[in-house]
Amino acid sequence: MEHGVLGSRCAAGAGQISTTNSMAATSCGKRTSTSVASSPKHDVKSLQLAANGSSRLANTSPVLKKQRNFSVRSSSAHVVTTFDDAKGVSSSVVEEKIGVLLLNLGGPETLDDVQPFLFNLFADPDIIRLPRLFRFLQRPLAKLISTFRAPKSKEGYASIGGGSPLRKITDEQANALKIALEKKNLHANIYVGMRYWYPFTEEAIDQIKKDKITKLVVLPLYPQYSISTSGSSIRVLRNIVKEDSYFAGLPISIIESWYQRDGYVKSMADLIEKELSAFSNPEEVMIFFSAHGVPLTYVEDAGDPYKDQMEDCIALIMGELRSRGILNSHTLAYQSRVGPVQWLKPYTDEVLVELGKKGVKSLLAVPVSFVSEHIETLEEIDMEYKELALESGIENWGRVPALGCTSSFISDLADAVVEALPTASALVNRKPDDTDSDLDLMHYLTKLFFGSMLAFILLLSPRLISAFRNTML
Ligand SMILES: C=CC1=C(C)c2cc3[nH]c(cc4nc(cc5[nH]c(cc1n2)c(C)c5CCC(=O)O)C(CCC(=O)O)=C4C)c(C)c3C=C
Ligand SMILES: [Fe+2]
Repeated sequence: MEHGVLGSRCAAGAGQISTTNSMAATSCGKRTSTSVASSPKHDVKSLQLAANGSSRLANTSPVLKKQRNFSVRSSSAHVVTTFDDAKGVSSSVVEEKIGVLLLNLGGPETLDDVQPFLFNLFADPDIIRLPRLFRFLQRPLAKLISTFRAPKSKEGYASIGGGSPLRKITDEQANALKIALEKKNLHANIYVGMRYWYPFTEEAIDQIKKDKITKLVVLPLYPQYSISTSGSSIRVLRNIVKEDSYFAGLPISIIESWYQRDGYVKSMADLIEKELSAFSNPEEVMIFFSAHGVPLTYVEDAGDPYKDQMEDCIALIMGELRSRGILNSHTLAYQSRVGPVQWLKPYTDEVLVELGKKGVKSLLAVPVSFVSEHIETLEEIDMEYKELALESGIENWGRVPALGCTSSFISDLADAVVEALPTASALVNRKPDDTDSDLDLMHYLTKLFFGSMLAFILLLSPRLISAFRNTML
């Protein structure tokens, strides 16, 4: 059950998004739509019918009359009609332009991009969390580690066609989301902001400002929150917002995690159910959830909710499957660890070997921390882990594709955006999440010690030194 680099899940509506730096969607203002600022789950359609001008408002339902503010959109100009008990109805013309910023990791598009992409990744203080005193080592360390890792990473990217499919898939998801939102009568510009490669989050932010967006929903394309993924992208966003008066005043709503949404859970269950049916004895198949790992210290010291959210997510998906009468056994393991530190356990490769030893014969791998195909599904799971599983005695192997542009999933993301709009508010006055890595003194000193050891080992490695020299030449 192999999957191509770009499954057909992302073919919807190509060409609908005009991309400046591959991210800005055109504003479609032909139809009349409404947005309501005060109800979390508003029925856009019913309001649209009622809100074609203030003269008709007198005849609308009591529910609508109670609504304090709503805007009526015609082209890009909006008449915001405000009800005031004392003074009656007053109107003013304002621009309302909704933006949705999709945050993702980004990936190298060519083999030459691999080392600089890895440099950006390891230069992120949310990926290599050095104590404040040691932050001056961040970039030299990133240079060393990226240079050291690049050959192995390049092999991986070469084996999936010479680059990451992430940008293409994310653009397709953006396109599909735009269409799904339009079906719900919400016209929005969709922007893609990648953390470590093009189009960078900073480029998307520039475009949002140029387009004079008046309300922004931020949607990281990671179902579960981790300091290392959504957290890192949101930190970049917050830093920009702090420095820029336009963003400081922009109402923003951030959807930090969405694995618990019904639409996501059901879409995952649909995919699993479908792939199970491809086995000759579906009921004997073990469902093997494989999530991207994070270093253990993220969870134990820095309070990353990733592990809890992942376990909760698996319980929800399994609950949905059970409610459909699918009673297969399941397990969760963590993949893609990098470097010498401990990561979340159990490790995918070790569990595969154990399951083989225990006599498990059929296994369905489910990538669960990401919604696009990428190197860790296409190379790590489909090639490395499949080979290991077959060598370990597992005879029947299957893999659930990533959600991509599955319509029920995209439609649910669109619902999440619509539901998030009323909570948009200026970010600057909100208390930022505490993601500082400095804990108590003991932790600090331990980190200092291990940080120095790591730097010392890396600097003394002859292979690294020569690799480093070569790239500097
Ligand atoms: C939920 C998803 C992810 C988490 C959590 C995450 C944490 C994390 N990752 C690294 C190191 C690397 N990640 C790499 C690629 C990569 N990571 C994710 C997702 C999560 N990472 C994705 C989707 C991708 C693939 C992008 C693509 O190009 O297709 C890489 C590069 C590839 C490689 O060399 O293996 C590295 C390195 C760390 C250290 C970390 C947590 C601290
Ligand atoms: Fe990663």
